[in-house]
Amino acid sequence: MAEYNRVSECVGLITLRNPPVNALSAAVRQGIVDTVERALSDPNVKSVVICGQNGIFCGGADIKEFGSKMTGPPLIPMIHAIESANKPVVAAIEGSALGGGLELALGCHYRIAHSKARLGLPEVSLGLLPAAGGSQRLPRLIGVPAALNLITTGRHVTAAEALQLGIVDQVTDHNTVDAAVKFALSVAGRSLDPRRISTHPCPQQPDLDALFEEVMQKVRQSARGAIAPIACVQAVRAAATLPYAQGMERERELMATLFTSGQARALQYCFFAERAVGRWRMPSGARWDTSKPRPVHKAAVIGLGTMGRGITVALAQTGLSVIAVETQEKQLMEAKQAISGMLERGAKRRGVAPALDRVIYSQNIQAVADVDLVIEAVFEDIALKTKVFQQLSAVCKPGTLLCTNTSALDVDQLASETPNPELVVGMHFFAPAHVMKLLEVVYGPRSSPQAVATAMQLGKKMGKASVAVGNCRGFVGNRMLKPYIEEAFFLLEEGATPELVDQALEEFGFSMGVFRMSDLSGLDVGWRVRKGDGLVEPGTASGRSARIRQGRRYSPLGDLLCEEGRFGQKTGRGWYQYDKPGSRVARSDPWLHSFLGAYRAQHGLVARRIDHQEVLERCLYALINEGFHILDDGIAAGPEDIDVIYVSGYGWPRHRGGPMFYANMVGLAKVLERLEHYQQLHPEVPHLQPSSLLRRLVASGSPPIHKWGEVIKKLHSQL
Ligand SMILES: CCCCCC/C=C/CC(=O)SCCNC(=O)CCNC(=O)[C@H](O)C(C)(C)COP(=O)(O)OP(=O)(O)OC[C@H]1O[C@@H](n2cnc3c(N)ncnc32)[C@H](O)[C@@H]1OP(=O)(O)O
Repeated sequence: MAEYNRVSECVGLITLRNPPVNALSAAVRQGIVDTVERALSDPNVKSVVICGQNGIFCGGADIKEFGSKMTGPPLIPMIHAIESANKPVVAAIEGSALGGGLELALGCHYRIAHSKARLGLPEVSLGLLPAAGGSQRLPRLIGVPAALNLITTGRHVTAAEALQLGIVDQVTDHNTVDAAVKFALSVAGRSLDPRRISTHPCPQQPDLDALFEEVMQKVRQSARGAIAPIACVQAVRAAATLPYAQGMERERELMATLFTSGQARALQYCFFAERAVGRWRMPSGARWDTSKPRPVHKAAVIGLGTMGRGITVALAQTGLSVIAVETQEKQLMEAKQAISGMLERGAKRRGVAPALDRVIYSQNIQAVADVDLVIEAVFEDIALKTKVFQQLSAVCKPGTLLCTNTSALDVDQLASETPNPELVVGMHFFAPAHVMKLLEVVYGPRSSPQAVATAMQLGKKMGKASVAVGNCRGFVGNRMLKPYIEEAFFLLEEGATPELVDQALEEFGFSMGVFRMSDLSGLDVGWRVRKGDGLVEPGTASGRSARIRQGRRYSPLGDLLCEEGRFGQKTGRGWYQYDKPGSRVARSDPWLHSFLGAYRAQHGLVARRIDHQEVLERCLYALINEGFHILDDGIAAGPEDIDVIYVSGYGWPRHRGGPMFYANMVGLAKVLERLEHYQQLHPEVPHLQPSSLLRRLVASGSPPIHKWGEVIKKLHSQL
């Protein structure tokens, strides 16, 4: 797990070997302890180089070990032994030096990095802090403000930035190990005292208290209830104010609290869930590892509204040539201007040249004849989309993948309108498509595994969290959103305000409560869908019967607001009021409160006091319950798929792991009991009826989330 060689006669070369990222497992740590001892006791060795195999230094502690009892030598004394060594130790950093990997490098006396290497202390994103001395050494090396930035955000820096900050001593474009060996030879015999970072004082910083206060305030605001970023600030404060040994003790105390927290478990679950969704599988048995994607070099986007523009930008930024088609000249010109602006701004942010010439604009669908993949993003109208798909089938070269960006229509119906339904999949992007991380890849019963593999691979290339899901109304994300929104409407009828509901959800950790989110995305979107479903009835009918539609409880509140022209931010009025149309700062609206009062009076509803707990239970458990239905129906392959969708596309707080993980943490029996409780109170609300999968899981003793698959499989085999 750590190999030892003597090179250039007097340099001990230690190579970490633990594919794929040389994580510091118990065996690797033991290997480091043994090989360092060997190098230090060999009189022929004058200096030591530590590197990692396969072009990666070290991805940090082995996260898989966190769930079980720690064995093997601990990291802190191991790093301390390196720092105390009487021979220079040089870290040769290729690929990544992250977390414990960078902490190991900070224990070395010198660091040489390849120009393409990336370094960072991302522990905060796993609900932890750099507790192998990283929170104490980094501020001593690069100063408090820079260390705070790196440790509280967990961001990775390039080798160039690491050099500028003083994290590394040299950057090379050539063989890093060779450069490190040469360097190690050149420093052999020099005094190592100035190179032992733990012995340095923290660089002086004027008005330390004010700095920490300001940073703590910012961090609390952006943490949305996450505890690790706050502990990170406290640990760096210890580095700035205490001697090293006491700082280390504080680091240990803070880490002990984080390490066993539910948040750390949730964040580590997210890390593995994001990787697990790449190993997709379909009910047909097709899988990621047996389905070969087709190469995609040239793509087309049909329809250049908001979604089409974002998708065009995302594709061009990935390096693809894109044909962007819009039939109306005026719209095409406007889209060209908007897309160019987005590309220019994106390029400026990333410090690269804008990919303007990768996009060709056309009014003619014939222009897409030779592309490998098309993404249709025209208006959500089945007749229009069907026409586009028929045109595409006639125009495109054989084998072109036809994707629809629909968020609501039936992908399988569209596929059936084409001669090659196996080439059709949904690619459901989220607005703005060049920014939002989530992509649902929607397969129908006839989509070929190759089509799914191609869309998934393209999504990955675009940097998206791509999740393969089955075809159903709303797919996964929007299907689960429906009961969540409906419960929020019902709560308003029963006495809550948009402010109360949003506050409860935002304190839970959502980036935006349901009503602020609805104002942002536009109330007319849902109105149009409800109209299409025949749910919207104009008029002033009152009483309970007016709120039962299609046999179930219905709240017309959203429809009534739309009838008033209150579409949200874009009209300056919605569930809140705004200074002007397009403004983003939501203010409480007395009109809305009187409207709710009048509505309740008209319908004979008596407002009651609703607390945050009821808001959370009704909105979140209704959403989670739909998640169980989705698993039961085989629309999502596993709970990780649902959780990645909610964390990366719907503002679900990452430190709560996603809705299904959250249900697992709360306890499935408790979720079931609360759903049964609310269902008894609201028998006319089907989405509060607990799913049979939830009941089965509870009956099976509420197995941990990674074992749900066994119960789901049993259920399917009995159907
Ligand atoms: C009470 C005191 C206890 C003290 C404990 C000491 C604590 C130390 C703190 C830490 O070091 S925490 C870990 C910090 N490190 C990270 O957060 C890095 C995580 N990894 C990455 O960011 C990326 O994997 C990468 C290293 C940049 C490589 O990215 P790439 O896209 O090339 O590959 P991936 O698909 O992400 O990963 C490949 C494969 O490797 C698994 N993996 C990655 N990192 C780790 C790790 N640190 N431990 C265990 N496994 C890791 C990953 O899950 C993938 O596995 P798969 O099975 O192929 O999906």
